[in-house]
Amino acid sequence: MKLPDHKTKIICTIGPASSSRKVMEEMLMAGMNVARLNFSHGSFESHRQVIGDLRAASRATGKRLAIMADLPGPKMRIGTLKDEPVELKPGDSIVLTSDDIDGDRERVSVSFKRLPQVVTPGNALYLNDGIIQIEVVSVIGNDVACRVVVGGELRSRKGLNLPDIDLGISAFTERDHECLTFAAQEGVDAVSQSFVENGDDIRAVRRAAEDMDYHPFIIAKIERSNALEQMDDILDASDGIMIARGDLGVEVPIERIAIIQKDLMRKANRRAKPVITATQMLESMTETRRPTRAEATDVANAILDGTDCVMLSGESAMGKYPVDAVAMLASIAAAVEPHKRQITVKELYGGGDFKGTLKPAHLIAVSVEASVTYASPAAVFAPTRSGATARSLSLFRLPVWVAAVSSRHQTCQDLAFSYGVFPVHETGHPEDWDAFVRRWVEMYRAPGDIAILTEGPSTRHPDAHNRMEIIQL
Ligand SMILES: Nc1ncnc2c1ncn2[C@@H]1O[C@H](COP(=O)(O)OP(=O)(O)OP(=O)(O)O)[C@@H](O)[C@H]1O
Ligand SMILES: CC(=O)C(=O)O
Ligand SMILES: [K+]
Ligand SMILES: [Mg+2]
Repeated sequence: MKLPDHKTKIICTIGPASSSRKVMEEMLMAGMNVARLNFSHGSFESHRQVIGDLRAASRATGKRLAIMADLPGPKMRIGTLKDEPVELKPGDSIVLTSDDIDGDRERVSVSFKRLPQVVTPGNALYLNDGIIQIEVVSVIGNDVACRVVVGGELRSRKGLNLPDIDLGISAFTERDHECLTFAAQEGVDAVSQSFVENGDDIRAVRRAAEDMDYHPFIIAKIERSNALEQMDDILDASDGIMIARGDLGVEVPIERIAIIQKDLMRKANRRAKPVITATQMLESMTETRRPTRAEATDVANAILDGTDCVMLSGESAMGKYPVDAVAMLASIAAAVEPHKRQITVKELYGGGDFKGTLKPAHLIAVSVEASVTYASPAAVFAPTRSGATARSLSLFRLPVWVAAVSSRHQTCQDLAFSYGVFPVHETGHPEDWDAFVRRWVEMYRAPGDIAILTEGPSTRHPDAHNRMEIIQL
Protein backbone atom coordinates (compact mmCIF):
# COMPACT_ATOMS: atom_id res chain seq x y z
CA MET A 1 0.00 0.00 0.00
CA LYS A 2 1.06 3.51 -0.74
CA LEU A 3 0.47 6.84 0.97
CA PRO A 4 -1.01 9.55 -1.27
CA ASP A 5 1.45 11.87 -3.02
CA HIS A 6 -0.52 14.94 -1.90
CA LYS A 7 -1.63 16.10 1.54
CA THR A 8 -4.23 18.61 0.35
CA LYS A 9 -7.65 16.98 0.41
CA ILE A 10 -9.76 16.80 -2.74
CA ILE A 11 -13.54 17.27 -2.76
CA CYS A 12 -15.56 16.38 -5.86
CA THR A 13 -19.15 17.33 -6.61
CA ILE A 14 -21.00 14.30 -7.97
CA GLY A 15 -23.39 14.84 -10.88
CA PRO A 16 -24.31 13.26 -14.20
CA ALA A 17 -20.66 13.08 -15.31
CA SER A 18 -19.61 11.14 -12.21
CA SER A 19 -22.62 9.03 -11.30
CA SER A 20 -21.25 5.74 -12.62
CA ARG A 21 -19.39 3.31 -10.36
CA LYS A 22 -16.52 3.21 -12.82
CA VAL A 23 -15.95 6.99 -12.77
CA MET A 24 -16.31 7.04 -8.97
CA GLU A 25 -13.63 4.38 -8.62
CA GLU A 26 -11.34 6.23 -11.02
CA MET A 27 -11.83 9.47 -9.13
CA LEU A 28 -10.98 7.69 -5.86
CA MET A 29 -7.85 6.23 -7.40
CA ALA A 30 -6.93 9.70 -8.71
CA GLY A 31 -7.17 11.20 -5.21
CA MET A 32 -10.76 12.11 -4.29
CA ASN A 33 -11.21 12.26 -0.49
CA VAL A 34 -14.69 13.71 -0.15
CA ALA A 35 -17.72 13.45 -2.45
CA ARG A 36 -20.10 16.41 -2.35
CA LEU A 37 -23.75 15.93 -3.16
CA ASN A 38 -25.46 19.18 -4.04
CA PHE A 39 -29.02 18.93 -2.72
CA SER A 40 -30.01 21.88 -4.90
CA HIS A 41 -30.06 19.34 -7.73
CA GLY A 42 -31.35 15.80 -8.15
CA SER A 43 -33.96 13.85 -6.16
CA PHE A 44 -33.52 12.03 -2.85
CA GLU A 45 -33.89 8.83 -4.85
CA SER A 46 -31.00 9.77 -7.14
CA HIS A 47 -28.85 10.84 -4.17
CA ARG A 48 -29.59 7.55 -2.38
CA GLN A 49 -28.37 5.66 -5.42
CA VAL A 50 -25.22 7.81 -5.61
CA ILE A 51 -24.48 7.30 -1.90
CA GLY A 52 -24.75 3.52 -2.29
CA ASP A 53 -22.49 3.55 -5.33
CA LEU A 54 -19.92 5.81 -3.67
CA ARG A 55 -19.70 3.50 -0.66
CA ALA A 56 -19.33 0.50 -2.94
CA ALA A 57 -16.60 2.29 -4.91
CA SER A 58 -14.79 3.14 -1.69
CA ARG A 59 -14.90 -0.51 -0.56
CA ALA A 60 -13.81 -1.77 -3.98
CA THR A 61 -10.78 0.55 -4.13
CA GLY A 62 -9.92 0.42 -0.43
CA LYS A 63 -9.85 4.24 -0.40
CA ARG A 64 -11.48 6.10 2.47
CA LEU A 65 -14.22 8.47 1.29
CA ALA A 66 -16.34 10.93 3.24
CA ILE A 67 -19.67 12.07 1.83
CA MET A 68 -20.86 15.65 2.28
CA ALA A 69 -24.45 16.80 1.81
CA ASP A 70 -24.53 20.40 0.61
CA LEU A 71 -27.82 21.91 1.84
CA PRO A 72 -29.36 24.46 -0.53
CA GLY A 73 -30.02 27.19 2.07
CA PRO A 74 -32.06 30.19 1.00
CA LYS A 75 -30.51 30.22 -2.46
CA MET A 76 -32.83 31.68 -5.03
CA ARG A 77 -33.04 30.01 -8.38
CA ILE A 78 -34.95 30.34 -11.58
CA GLY A 79 -37.28 27.48 -12.52
CA THR A 80 -37.10 25.25 -15.55
CA LEU A 81 -36.93 26.55 -19.10
CA LYS A 82 -38.95 25.02 -21.97
CA ASP A 83 -36.02 25.29 -24.37
CA GLU A 84 -32.48 25.88 -23.27
CA PRO A 85 -30.14 27.59 -23.29
CA VAL A 86 -31.77 30.99 -23.66
CA GLU A 87 -29.39 33.70 -24.87
CA LEU A 88 -30.02 37.08 -23.21
CA LYS A 89 -28.67 40.23 -24.85
CA PRO A 90 -28.16 43.72 -23.38
CA GLY A 91 -31.36 45.73 -23.65
CA ASP A 92 -33.64 42.64 -23.81
CA SER A 93 -36.71 42.62 -21.60
CA ILE A 94 -37.26 39.68 -19.27
CA VAL A 95 -39.89 39.06 -16.61
CA LEU A 96 -39.14 37.15 -13.40
CA THR A 97 -42.37 35.81 -11.95
CA SER A 98 -43.36 34.07 -8.74
CA ASP A 99 -45.99 32.18 -10.79
CA ASP A 100 -45.12 28.54 -11.36
CA ILE A 101 -44.51 28.35 -15.12
CA ASP A 102 -42.17 26.70 -17.61
CA GLY A 103 -39.97 29.58 -18.61
CA ASP A 104 -38.99 30.99 -21.99
CA ARG A 105 -37.04 34.03 -23.18
CA GLU A 106 -39.84 36.43 -22.15
CA ARG A 107 -40.86 35.08 -18.75
CA VAL A 108 -39.01 32.94 -16.22
CA SER A 109 -40.22 31.65 -12.84
CA VAL A 110 -38.26 32.11 -9.59
CA SER A 111 -38.23 29.91 -6.48
CA PHE A 112 -38.41 32.90 -4.09
CA LYS A 113 -42.10 33.73 -3.86
CA ARG A 114 -41.61 37.09 -2.13
CA LEU A 115 -39.35 38.45 -4.89
CA PRO A 116 -41.96 40.98 -6.12
CA GLN A 117 -42.30 42.33 -2.57
CA VAL A 118 -38.60 42.82 -1.81
CA VAL A 119 -37.35 44.47 -5.03
CA THR A 120 -37.83 48.01 -6.28
CA PRO A 121 -37.11 49.56 -9.68
CA GLY A 122 -33.39 50.17 -10.14
CA ASN A 123 -32.25 47.11 -8.09
CA ALA A 124 -29.51 45.04 -9.73
CA LEU A 125 -30.13 41.28 -9.88
CA TYR A 126 -27.68 38.63 -11.04
CA LEU A 127 -28.27 35.28 -12.74
CA ASN A 128 -26.04 32.25 -13.27
CA ASP A 129 -23.25 33.04 -10.76
CA GLY A 130 -23.39 36.72 -11.68
CA ILE A 131 -22.62 36.21 -15.34
CA ILE A 132 -25.90 37.87 -16.34
CA GLN A 133 -26.89 41.20 -14.81
CA ILE A 134 -30.43 42.52 -15.02
CA GLU A 135 -32.11 45.60 -13.59
CA VAL A 136 -35.62 45.89 -12.18
CA VAL A 137 -37.82 48.21 -14.29
CA SER A 138 -41.21 47.71 -12.65
CA VAL A 139 -43.20 45.36 -10.42
CA ILE A 140 -46.73 44.37 -11.46
CA GLY A 141 -48.48 41.77 -9.32
CA ASN A 142 -46.38 38.58 -9.30
CA ASP A 143 -44.19 39.82 -12.14
CA VAL A 144 -40.90 41.69 -11.90
CA ALA A 145 -40.13 43.30 -15.26
CA CYS A 146 -36.39 43.63 -15.88
CA ARG A 147 -33.97 44.86 -18.49
CA VAL A 148 -30.80 42.95 -19.35
CA VAL A 149 -27.66 44.98 -18.57
CA VAL A 150 -25.01 42.30 -19.14
CA GLY A 151 -26.14 39.38 -21.29
CA GLY A 152 -25.26 35.70 -21.38
CA GLU A 153 -26.57 32.18 -21.59
CA LEU A 154 -29.31 31.08 -19.19
CA ARG A 155 -30.24 27.50 -18.28
CA SER A 156 -32.83 25.89 -16.00
CA ARG A 157 -32.39 26.19 -12.21
CA LYS A 158 -29.52 28.65 -12.37
CA GLY A 159 -28.99 30.86 -9.31
CA LEU A 160 -30.43 34.31 -8.72
CA ASN A 161 -28.57 36.75 -6.44
CA LEU A 162 -29.83 40.00 -4.89
CA PRO A 163 -26.64 41.23 -3.22
CA ASP A 164 -27.87 44.41 -1.56
CA ILE A 165 -31.29 43.25 -0.50
CA ASP A 166 -32.10 41.99 2.98
CA LEU A 167 -34.29 38.94 2.47
CA GLY A 168 -35.18 38.60 6.14
CA ILE A 169 -34.89 34.79 6.16
CA SER A 170 -32.76 32.39 8.20
CA ALA A 171 -30.16 30.27 6.38
CA PHE A 172 -31.61 26.98 7.65
CA THR A 173 -34.85 26.53 5.74
CA GLU A 174 -37.68 24.00 5.84
CA ARG A 175 -36.22 22.37 2.75
CA ASP A 176 -32.79 22.12 4.44
CA HIS A 177 -34.46 20.33 7.34
CA GLU A 178 -35.87 17.75 4.90
CA CYS A 179 -32.44 17.32 3.30
CA LEU A 180 -30.82 16.99 6.74
CA THR A 181 -33.32 14.30 7.71
CA PHE A 182 -32.46 12.41 4.54
CA ALA A 183 -28.71 12.82 5.22
CA ALA A 184 -29.22 11.49 8.76
CA GLN A 185 -31.12 8.46 7.48
CA GLU A 186 -28.35 7.73 4.99
CA GLY A 187 -25.59 8.31 7.55
CA VAL A 188 -23.94 11.02 5.43
CA ASP A 189 -20.68 12.06 7.13
CA ALA A 190 -20.73 15.82 6.69
CA VAL A 191 -23.19 18.60 5.98
CA SER A 192 -22.47 22.03 4.52
CA GLN A 193 -24.93 24.86 5.01
CA SER A 194 -25.27 27.48 2.28
CA PHE A 195 -25.67 31.24 2.77
CA VAL A 196 -24.77 31.23 6.45
CA GLU A 197 -24.92 34.71 7.99
CA ASN A 198 -23.92 34.02 11.61
CA GLY A 199 -23.14 31.31 14.12
CA ASP A 200 -26.82 30.82 14.96
CA ASP A 201 -27.46 29.53 11.43
CA ILE A 202 -24.95 26.75 12.10
CA ARG A 203 -26.18 26.13 15.63
CA ALA A 204 -29.68 25.64 14.17
CA VAL A 205 -28.34 22.92 11.86
CA ARG A 206 -26.43 21.25 14.68
CA ARG A 207 -29.40 21.32 17.04
CA ALA A 208 -31.71 19.85 14.39
CA ALA A 209 -29.15 17.11 13.66
CA GLU A 210 -28.67 16.32 17.35
CA ASP A 211 -32.43 15.98 17.73
CA MET A 212 -32.12 13.14 15.23
CA ASP A 213 -29.13 11.72 17.14
CA TYR A 214 -27.07 12.63 14.09
CA HIS A 215 -23.57 14.12 14.53
CA PRO A 216 -22.19 15.13 11.13
CA PHE A 217 -19.15 17.36 10.55
CA ILE A 218 -20.72 20.75 9.85
CA ILE A 219 -19.22 23.15 7.32
CA ALA A 220 -20.32 26.78 7.07
CA LYS A 221 -20.33 28.02 3.47
CA ILE A 222 -19.12 31.60 3.36
CA GLU A 223 -20.89 33.22 0.43
CA ARG A 224 -22.70 36.29 1.79
CA SER A 225 -21.05 39.63 2.52
CA ASN A 226 -22.57 39.97 6.00
CA ALA A 227 -21.07 36.60 7.02
CA LEU A 228 -17.64 38.23 6.76
CA GLU A 229 -18.38 40.44 9.78
CA GLN A 230 -19.41 37.39 11.85
CA MET A 231 -16.46 35.13 11.25
CA ASP A 232 -15.48 34.59 14.91
CA ASP A 233 -19.00 33.48 15.75
CA ILE A 234 -19.29 31.33 12.61
CA LEU A 235 -15.93 29.65 13.25
CA ASP A 236 -16.92 28.96 16.86
CA ALA A 237 -20.16 27.31 15.78
CA SER A 238 -18.89 25.27 12.83
CA ASP A 239 -16.42 22.41 12.34
CA GLY A 240 -14.97 23.97 9.21
CA ILE A 241 -15.69 26.54 6.50
CA MET A 242 -16.00 26.62 2.74
CA ILE A 243 -15.00 29.69 0.75
CA ALA A 244 -17.88 29.38 -1.73
CA ARG A 245 -16.50 31.71 -4.35
CA GLY A 246 -19.38 31.19 -6.80
CA ASP A 247 -21.95 33.11 -4.81
CA LEU A 248 -19.37 35.09 -2.84
CA GLY A 249 -18.09 36.56 -6.11
CA VAL A 250 -21.55 37.94 -6.80
CA GLU A 251 -22.36 39.06 -3.27
CA VAL A 252 -19.12 41.03 -2.86
CA PRO A 253 -17.13 42.84 -5.58
CA ILE A 254 -15.12 40.19 -7.41
CA GLU A 255 -11.87 42.15 -7.02
CA ARG A 256 -12.04 41.62 -3.25
CA ILE A 257 -12.25 37.80 -3.45
CA ALA A 258 -8.49 37.17 -3.29
CA ILE A 259 -7.97 39.15 -0.08
CA ILE A 260 -11.13 37.76 1.53
CA GLN A 261 -9.97 34.25 0.67
CA LYS A 262 -6.57 34.77 2.30
CA ASP A 263 -8.14 36.35 5.36
CA LEU A 264 -10.67 33.51 5.82
CA MET A 265 -7.91 30.93 5.53
CA ARG A 266 -5.80 32.63 8.16
CA LYS A 267 -8.72 32.83 10.56
CA ALA A 268 -9.68 29.18 10.04
CA ASN A 269 -6.05 27.98 10.29
CA ARG A 270 -5.55 29.76 13.59
CA ARG A 271 -8.44 27.85 15.08
CA ALA A 272 -7.42 24.54 13.52
CA LYS A 273 -10.70 24.38 11.59
CA PRO A 274 -10.44 22.92 8.08
CA VAL A 275 -11.04 25.30 5.19
CA ILE A 276 -12.24 24.40 1.70
CA THR A 277 -11.54 26.56 -1.34
CA ALA A 278 -14.36 26.08 -3.83
CA THR A 279 -15.63 26.99 -7.26
CA GLN A 280 -14.01 27.46 -10.64
CA MET A 281 -10.69 25.99 -9.47
CA LEU A 282 -10.29 24.17 -12.79
CA GLU A 283 -13.38 25.57 -14.53
CA SER A 284 -12.03 25.30 -18.07
CA MET A 285 -11.58 21.53 -17.58
CA THR A 286 -15.36 21.25 -17.83
CA GLU A 287 -14.73 21.46 -21.57
CA THR A 288 -11.03 20.89 -22.16
CA ARG A 289 -8.51 18.33 -20.96
CA ARG A 290 -6.00 20.84 -19.65
CA PRO A 291 -6.60 23.73 -17.24
CA THR A 292 -5.52 27.29 -17.97
CA ARG A 293 -2.28 28.57 -16.44
CA ALA A 294 -4.34 30.89 -14.29
CA GLU A 295 -6.36 27.99 -12.88
CA ALA A 296 -3.30 25.86 -12.15
CA THR A 297 -1.82 28.86 -10.36
CA ASP A 298 -5.04 29.52 -8.42
CA VAL A 299 -4.98 25.96 -7.04
CA ALA A 300 -1.30 26.32 -6.13
CA ASN A 301 -1.83 29.64 -4.37
CA ALA A 302 -4.78 28.33 -2.38
CA ILE A 303 -2.53 25.54 -1.09
CA LEU A 304 0.34 27.91 -0.33
CA ASP A 305 -2.07 30.24 1.50
CA GLY A 306 -3.33 27.48 3.77
CA THR A 307 -6.35 25.73 2.32
CA ASP A 308 -7.02 22.21 3.63
CA CYS A 309 -9.20 21.14 0.70
CA VAL A 310 -9.65 22.08 -2.93
CA MET A 311 -13.02 21.42 -4.50
CA LEU A 312 -14.37 20.61 -7.95
CA SER A 313 -17.93 21.65 -8.89
CA GLY A 314 -19.12 21.55 -12.49
CA GLU A 315 -15.75 20.03 -13.50
CA SER A 316 -16.64 16.73 -11.83
CA ALA A 317 -20.46 17.06 -11.80
CA MET A 318 -21.10 17.69 -15.46
CA GLY A 319 -17.75 18.19 -17.17
CA LYS A 320 -16.16 16.11 -19.88
CA TYR A 321 -13.08 15.16 -17.85
CA PRO A 322 -14.01 14.47 -14.22
CA VAL A 323 -11.17 12.02 -13.59
CA ASP A 324 -8.54 14.17 -15.32
CA ALA A 325 -9.65 17.12 -13.19
CA VAL A 326 -9.08 15.14 -9.97
CA ALA A 327 -5.71 13.94 -11.24
CA MET A 328 -4.77 17.53 -12.11
CA LEU A 329 -5.59 18.78 -8.59
CA ALA A 330 -3.58 15.90 -7.14
CA SER A 331 -0.53 16.60 -9.26
CA ILE A 332 -0.60 20.35 -8.67
CA ALA A 333 -0.87 19.67 -4.92
CA ALA A 334 1.99 17.17 -4.99
CA ALA A 335 4.21 19.63 -6.86
CA VAL A 336 3.39 22.63 -4.66
CA GLU A 337 3.27 21.18 -1.13
CA PRO A 338 7.04 20.69 -0.73
CA HIS A 339 7.35 24.45 -1.28
CA LYS A 340 4.89 25.26 1.45
CA ARG A 341 6.72 26.53 4.47
CA GLN A 342 6.07 24.71 7.71
CA ILE A 343 4.15 27.07 10.00
CA THR A 344 5.86 28.04 13.24
CA VAL A 345 4.01 28.53 16.48
CA LYS A 346 5.06 32.18 16.57
CA GLU A 347 3.45 32.86 13.19
CA LEU A 348 0.35 30.96 14.09
CA TYR A 349 -0.37 33.05 17.13
CA GLY A 350 0.55 36.30 15.45
CA GLY A 351 4.01 36.58 16.99
CA GLY A 352 2.50 37.75 20.29
CA ASP A 353 3.79 36.80 23.70
CA PHE A 354 1.96 33.58 24.48
CA LYS A 355 4.22 32.37 27.28
CA GLY A 356 2.04 30.69 29.87
CA THR A 357 -1.04 30.72 27.66
CA LEU A 358 -0.57 27.48 25.70
CA LYS A 359 -2.36 24.37 26.93
CA PRO A 360 -0.50 21.03 27.23
CA ALA A 361 -1.95 19.83 23.90
CA HIS A 362 -0.53 22.95 22.22
CA LEU A 363 2.85 22.33 23.82
CA ILE A 364 2.86 18.81 22.40
CA ALA A 365 2.07 20.22 18.96
CA VAL A 366 4.93 22.70 19.39
CA SER A 367 7.32 19.89 20.33
CA VAL A 368 6.26 17.85 17.33
CA GLU A 369 6.77 20.85 15.09
CA ALA A 370 10.30 21.30 16.45
CA SER A 371 11.15 17.60 16.07
CA VAL A 372 9.96 17.50 12.48
CA THR A 373 12.10 20.56 11.76
CA TYR A 374 15.28 18.78 12.89
CA ALA A 375 14.52 15.18 11.89
CA SER A 376 12.51 13.40 9.21
CA PRO A 377 10.22 10.96 10.97
CA ALA A 378 8.29 8.37 8.98
CA ALA A 379 5.05 9.78 10.40
CA VAL A 380 3.53 11.42 13.43
CA PHE A 381 1.05 9.14 15.20
CA ALA A 382 -1.78 10.85 16.98
CA PRO A 383 -4.35 8.77 18.80
CA THR A 384 -7.42 10.93 18.85
CA ARG A 385 -11.01 10.62 19.98
CA SER A 386 -12.63 13.78 18.69
CA GLY A 387 -9.98 14.47 16.04
CA ALA A 388 -8.87 17.68 17.80
CA THR A 389 -5.30 16.45 18.40
CA ALA A 390 -4.87 15.56 14.74
CA ARG A 391 -6.31 18.90 13.62
CA SER A 392 -4.00 20.84 15.92
CA LEU A 393 -1.04 19.01 14.36
CA SER A 394 -2.40 19.46 10.83
CA LEU A 395 -2.27 23.23 11.08
CA PHE A 396 1.54 23.18 11.17
CA ARG A 397 1.47 21.78 7.62
CA LEU A 398 4.18 19.26 8.46
CA PRO A 399 6.03 17.62 5.55
CA VAL A 400 5.16 14.17 6.97
CA TRP A 401 1.77 12.49 7.46
CA VAL A 402 -0.11 12.73 10.70
CA ALA A 403 -1.54 9.23 11.17
CA ALA A 404 -4.66 9.89 13.25
CA VAL A 405 -5.66 6.70 15.01
CA SER A 406 -9.23 6.64 16.23
CA SER A 407 -11.73 4.04 17.31
CA ARG A 408 -14.56 6.34 16.21
CA HIS A 409 -15.62 5.93 12.59
CA GLN A 410 -17.10 9.46 12.54
CA THR A 411 -13.76 10.95 13.67
CA CYS A 412 -11.96 9.22 10.81
CA GLN A 413 -14.53 10.58 8.37
CA ASP A 414 -14.24 14.10 9.86
CA LEU A 415 -10.49 14.02 9.32
CA ALA A 416 -11.01 13.56 5.57
CA PHE A 417 -11.16 17.38 5.56
CA SER A 418 -7.81 18.00 7.26
CA TYR A 419 -4.59 18.68 5.39
CA GLY A 420 -1.92 16.04 5.86
CA VAL A 421 -3.98 13.81 8.13
CA PHE A 422 -4.27 10.11 7.32
CA PRO A 423 -7.11 8.65 9.39
CA VAL A 424 -6.60 5.11 10.71
CA HIS A 425 -9.62 3.33 12.12
CA GLU A 426 -8.65 0.95 14.94
CA THR A 427 -11.55 -0.59 16.78
CA GLY A 428 -9.58 -1.72 19.80
CA HIS A 429 -7.13 0.89 21.12
CA PRO A 430 -3.71 -0.72 20.44
CA GLU A 431 -2.05 -1.98 23.64
CA ASP A 432 1.35 -2.22 22.02
CA TRP A 433 1.94 1.10 20.25
CA ASP A 434 5.47 0.19 19.32
CA ALA A 435 4.30 -2.82 17.31
CA PHE A 436 1.43 -0.84 15.83
CA VAL A 437 3.71 1.94 14.61
CA ARG A 438 6.22 -0.49 13.12
CA ARG A 439 3.52 -2.40 11.30
CA TRP A 440 2.03 0.78 9.86
CA VAL A 441 5.36 2.24 8.74
CA GLU A 442 6.24 -1.06 7.08
CA MET A 443 2.84 -1.43 5.41
CA TYR A 444 3.02 2.02 3.82
CA ARG A 445 6.81 1.93 3.31
CA ALA A 446 7.07 5.36 4.93
CA PRO A 447 10.76 6.37 4.89
CA GLY A 448 12.44 7.47 8.14
CA ASP A 449 14.55 6.26 11.07
CA ILE A 450 12.16 7.40 13.75
CA ALA A 451 8.43 7.84 14.26
CA ILE A 452 6.76 10.26 16.63
CA LEU A 453 3.91 9.22 18.88
CA THR A 454 1.84 11.74 20.79
CA GLU A 455 -0.60 10.94 23.49
CA GLY A 456 -2.76 12.85 25.89
CA PRO A 457 -5.39 11.95 28.45
CA SER A 458 -8.17 9.78 27.03
CA THR A 459 -11.42 8.37 28.32
CA ARG A 460 -9.56 5.16 29.14
CA HIS A 461 -6.67 6.96 30.78
CA PRO A 462 -8.12 10.22 32.04
CA ASP A 463 -5.19 10.79 34.40
CA ALA A 464 -2.50 10.25 31.78
CA HIS A 465 -0.09 13.06 30.99
CA ASN A 466 0.44 14.65 27.63
CA ARG A 467 3.50 13.11 26.14
CA MET A 468 5.52 12.81 23.00
CA GLU A 469 7.54 9.70 22.33
CA ILE A 470 10.30 9.13 19.79
CA ILE A 471 10.22 5.58 18.47
CA GLN A 472 13.45 4.34 16.90
CA LEU A 473 12.54 2.28 13.87
N1 LIG B 1 -27.02 15.89 -8.54
C1 LIG B 1 -26.94 16.56 -9.70
N2 LIG B 1 -27.76 16.23 -10.71
C2 LIG B 1 -27.71 16.91 -11.88
N3 LIG B 1 -26.88 17.93 -12.15
C3 LIG B 1 -26.04 18.31 -11.18
C4 LIG B 1 -26.03 17.65 -9.89
N4 LIG B 1 -25.10 18.26 -9.12
C5 LIG B 1 -24.56 19.23 -9.87
N5 LIG B 1 -25.11 19.27 -11.11
C6 LIG B 1 -24.77 20.19 -12.22
O1 LIG B 1 -23.45 20.67 -12.03
C7 LIG B 1 -23.45 22.11 -11.95
C8 LIG B 1 -22.36 22.58 -11.01
O2 LIG B 1 -22.56 22.09 -9.72
P1 LIG B 1 -22.53 23.04 -8.46
O3 LIG B 1 -22.55 22.16 -7.29
O4 LIG B 1 -21.42 24.02 -8.60
O5 LIG B 1 -23.93 23.79 -8.50
P2 LIG B 1 -24.48 25.26 -8.66
O6 LIG B 1 -25.91 25.10 -9.06
O7 LIG B 1 -23.59 26.00 -9.57
O8 LIG B 1 -24.43 26.03 -7.31
P3 LIG B 1 -24.32 25.93 -5.75
O9 LIG B 1 -23.07 25.18 -5.47
O10 LIG B 1 -24.22 27.34 -5.31
O11 LIG B 1 -25.53 25.24 -5.26
C9 LIG B 1 -24.86 22.48 -11.53
O12 LIG B 1 -25.23 23.77 -11.91
C10 LIG B 1 -25.68 21.40 -12.25
O13 LIG B 1 -25.91 21.78 -13.58
C1 LIG C 1 -20.00 26.06 -3.80
C2 LIG C 1 -20.92 27.19 -3.77
O1 LIG C 1 -22.01 27.10 -3.26
C3 LIG C 1 -20.49 28.44 -4.35
O2 LIG C 1 -19.34 28.59 -4.77
O3 LIG C 1 -21.31 29.37 -4.37
K1 LIG D 1 -26.06 23.97 -2.72
MG1 LIG E 1 -23.22 28.87 -3.52
